[in-house]
Amino acid sequence: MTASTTSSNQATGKATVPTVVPQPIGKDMESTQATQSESQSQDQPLQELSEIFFVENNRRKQSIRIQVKLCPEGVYLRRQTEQDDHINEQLIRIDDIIGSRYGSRLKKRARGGLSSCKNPNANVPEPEDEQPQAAGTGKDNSAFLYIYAYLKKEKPLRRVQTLRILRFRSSNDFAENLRTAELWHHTIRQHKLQRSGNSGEKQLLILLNPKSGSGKGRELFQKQVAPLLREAEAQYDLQITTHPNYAQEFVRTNKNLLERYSGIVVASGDGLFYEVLNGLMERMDWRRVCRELPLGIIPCGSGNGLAKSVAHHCNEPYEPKPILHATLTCVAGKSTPMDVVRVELSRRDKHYVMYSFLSVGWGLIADIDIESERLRSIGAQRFTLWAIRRLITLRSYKGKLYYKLGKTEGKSTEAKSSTEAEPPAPPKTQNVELREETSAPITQQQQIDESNRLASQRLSLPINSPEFKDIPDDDDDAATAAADNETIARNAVDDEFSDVMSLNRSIYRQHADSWHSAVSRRTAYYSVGGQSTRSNRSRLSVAQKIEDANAEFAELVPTGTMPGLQLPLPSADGWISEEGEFVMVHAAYTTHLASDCFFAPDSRLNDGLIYLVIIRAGVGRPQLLNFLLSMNSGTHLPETNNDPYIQVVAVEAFRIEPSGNQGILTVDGERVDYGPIQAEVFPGMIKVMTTNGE
Ligand SMILES: Nc1ncnc2c1ncn2[C@@H]1O[C@H](COP(=O)(O)OP(=O)(O)OP(=O)(O)O)[C@@H](O)[C@H]1O
Repeated sequence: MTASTTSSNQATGKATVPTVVPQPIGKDMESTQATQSESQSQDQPLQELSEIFFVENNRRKQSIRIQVKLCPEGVYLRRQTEQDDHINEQLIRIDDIIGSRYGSRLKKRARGGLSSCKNPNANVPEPEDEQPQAAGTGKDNSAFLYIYAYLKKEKPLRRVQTLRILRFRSSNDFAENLRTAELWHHTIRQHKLQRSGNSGEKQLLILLNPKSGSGKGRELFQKQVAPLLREAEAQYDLQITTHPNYAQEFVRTNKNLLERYSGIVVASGDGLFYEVLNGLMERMDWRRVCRELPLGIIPCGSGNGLAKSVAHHCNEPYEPKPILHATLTCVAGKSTPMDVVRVELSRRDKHYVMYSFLSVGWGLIADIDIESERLRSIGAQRFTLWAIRRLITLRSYKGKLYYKLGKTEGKSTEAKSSTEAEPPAPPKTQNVELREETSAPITQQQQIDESNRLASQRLSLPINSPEFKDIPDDDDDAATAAADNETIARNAVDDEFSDVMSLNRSIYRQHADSWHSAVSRRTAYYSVGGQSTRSNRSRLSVAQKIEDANAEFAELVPTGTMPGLQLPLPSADGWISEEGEFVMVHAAYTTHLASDCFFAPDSRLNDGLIYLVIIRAGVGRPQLLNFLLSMNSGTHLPETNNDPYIQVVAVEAFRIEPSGNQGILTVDGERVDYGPIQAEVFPGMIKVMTTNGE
């Protein structure tokens, strides 16, 4: 095996499969040097193994000696002959090794072919290449170690599938050879686990949506994902969703999530990831779950914005095999913190909260996304067709936009300049008004009054109205849930303080699809569980009570720092406002909105920033066409902040107040109720599986 052979095979993308054979122990002491005793217990930490192997060189009609060394960095293969001037060392990085297998020769011919080899110093006959042999039977007592690797190559960025086979036949006893192969296998596994900090005891939870994308989720999993999981020796629990909200309920109600699973992998589109995220946020132990349970995505959907953003983040290839590359990322055992955005919106005076990871859209792109659904049958072309249509009949929306600039330290100067400057004034001919928020900073008492007013409105609703029906965790919990609901109802009548709290912190979540009502389990827990708060109530001022309860509540529910949607935003707090007509306001917090839409190139997974792209009315159609056409290359945004029509600002929070009631709003590409909406970034709140993380 030479480096030149390796590279030529890599260039064609084919697996290179040399079989190298260790020299029998005792025949050449120098050639066999395990740096740790092979009889060493496998429970002890193993650091390095080293052996001399032989590979037949047909061209030269001789065997090449290769030293194979296994260490924490990976597997070094060093050719020991001096006659060849080719590069004579190769490192297969431990991060590129997905796993290994050991045993007798694989019955099935190994991918890429299994080349036979001759050990000049051994009297062991060669096995027949095409003749499968049972373990330890026949003439050959060799044990084999199959090392599966996907080498990362730049220019073009790709992963090259590589199989290295080590053949152990130092002893005439198969069991002895097998033990050696097992030791190598075990050591590789130890190094990988050590690298990822994973104990290897828990399994992955895989949630698969069989209906996502073109509806071939199950097939794609069997053909592309399962074989890799086998190579990686990954233990997993596969849950196939049977209906919308299945995944959300599964992760919300599973009591042993942290005990059983090392991570959750969503084999689906962005829609199912949304479900999982929101299900986790509904849990009482959301904080711990977010911290300890990394989430991964294998793109089987149609948009796949998150999968592409994760690949972009860790400089991993995506096309042409997105499923393979994402699976490799999910078994790499590393994770990176990722921002989550808390979105609050209202519908008929009620407020709802949802957690988003991709985008919030108002105007052009949201319209194209949702309205083109009727052309779904024609595939991705639907976006282009509908974009043309919408350019011809261009719409603009009146409303008010507020935003609070984010901290862009360490970001590119372009991003900085775009956030530090005030929005440029559009030309006078445009019907756009810019106005500073003039309302005085809101006092705490005002907040309380407003909350009380809304609370009393809300208390007039029947507490057991179906809109606020709680979902029990499972059958066992049904009785407890019923009892809880009764207590909630009682508390709602004689303890309006709890509801004042809830309103003030805007924790309502309810939606026809998947959001949960204000009287959800967590809210209920707060209402009935705040013993200490209630017992001190008579002696504390209302403001103090709210502050204390907020602190306690913040532990149970991820609350933001923004005032509730019903309250004004104080300009003194750094809020900038703009009132006028907009063609679009689209907020993104990952680089890609879909695998072919490089919408926020400066975005990072955990930069704590929302990229707000504002397009004001008056923008010319050619400029807009150019914007839409350049979105897939990420060159659609103006280079400076001087464009009066298209602007990008990096913010930490924003609010949109549309004037009318006709229009489309989307969150993570799904339509939500039209009306006021606000969002706030929670930096690095969850962890996503990556290849370059911790
Ligand atoms: N078994 C199922 N049958 C029908 N719908 C399901 C099922 N499982 C999940 N769903 C719903 O399907 C919706 C869309 O799924 P998903 O996001 O996986 O695919 P997609 O829409 O094709 O991809 P993308 O969101 O990337 O465009 C999810 O919101 C989920 O609620």
